[in-house]
Amino acid sequence: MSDGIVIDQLNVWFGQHHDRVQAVKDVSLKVPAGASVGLVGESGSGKSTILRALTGLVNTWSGTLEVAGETLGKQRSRSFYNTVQMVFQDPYASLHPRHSVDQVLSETLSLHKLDNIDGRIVSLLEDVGLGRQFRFRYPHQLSGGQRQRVAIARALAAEPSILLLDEPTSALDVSVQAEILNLLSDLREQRQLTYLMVSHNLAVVGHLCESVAVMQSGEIVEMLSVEDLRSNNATQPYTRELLTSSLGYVRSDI
Ligand SMILES: Nc1ncnc2c1ncn2[C@@H]1O[C@H](COP(=O)(O)OP(=O)(O)OP(=O)(O)O)[C@@H](O)[C@H]1O
Repeated sequence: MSDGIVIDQLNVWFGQHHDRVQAVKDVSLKVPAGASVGLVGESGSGKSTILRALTGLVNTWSGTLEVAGETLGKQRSRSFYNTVQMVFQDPYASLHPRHSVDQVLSETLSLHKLDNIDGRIVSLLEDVGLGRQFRFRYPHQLSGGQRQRVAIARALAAEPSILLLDEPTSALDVSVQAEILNLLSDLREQRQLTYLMVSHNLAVVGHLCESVAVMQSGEIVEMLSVEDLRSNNATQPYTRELLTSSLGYVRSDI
């Protein structure tokens, strides 16, 4: 298994001079290989920006980023995407409307120079609980949950060891959210994946993660285990506020 994610003294900013926004401030965080860590906090607290710096979508940052033992610069190599893949919030926006499931997966597999494309497509569809009958469908013929399963299959196509999950269930109907969380949980176990997941929802984090970094105004204000979260053992007032606002969601039975 690879080495997970190490973030040390990460600062990320947007704009210059008077317009400069300091989105992430001195953030240090470790996600050991095989672990699943959640990033929670109010809107605008810098959660997605951390994922974007890791994937190379933002390059105005300083500090140290390490993924699977490799120190990252400002550009990402092709091999980086064999190790790290991202699943986005909105499966409607992340799939091309005129590309069939077959095209989406075969393009990704070809890009990563993988062999046995036919066999891999069938097994990816089975792995995400869709089955081969979905292979030639188009996004408009799929439900939101089915689209997110295709997006997850596409992320897994390159056989990454790390998935960065940006609110992977928040655009879905409540009834479907648990199915996708269970799928992500099973896949993690089967493939020994490492997860770093952004969420507003403490219940979602409680379902999929072992620990949580709480962010406020670009900083990590508290690290908690999910047990501490459930037992209401947060020490920082801000975390307590978050817990109170999602009271009833952080239950031990989720
Ligand atoms: N491309 C950008 N240009 C300028 N400012 C940006 C840009 N992207 C993000 N920001 C700012 O950086 C800060 C952190 O944003 P970020 O999207 O990381 O927060 P977040 O915690 O993920 O919020 P949300 O939960 O709403 O997605 C915010 O103040 C946001 O307005």
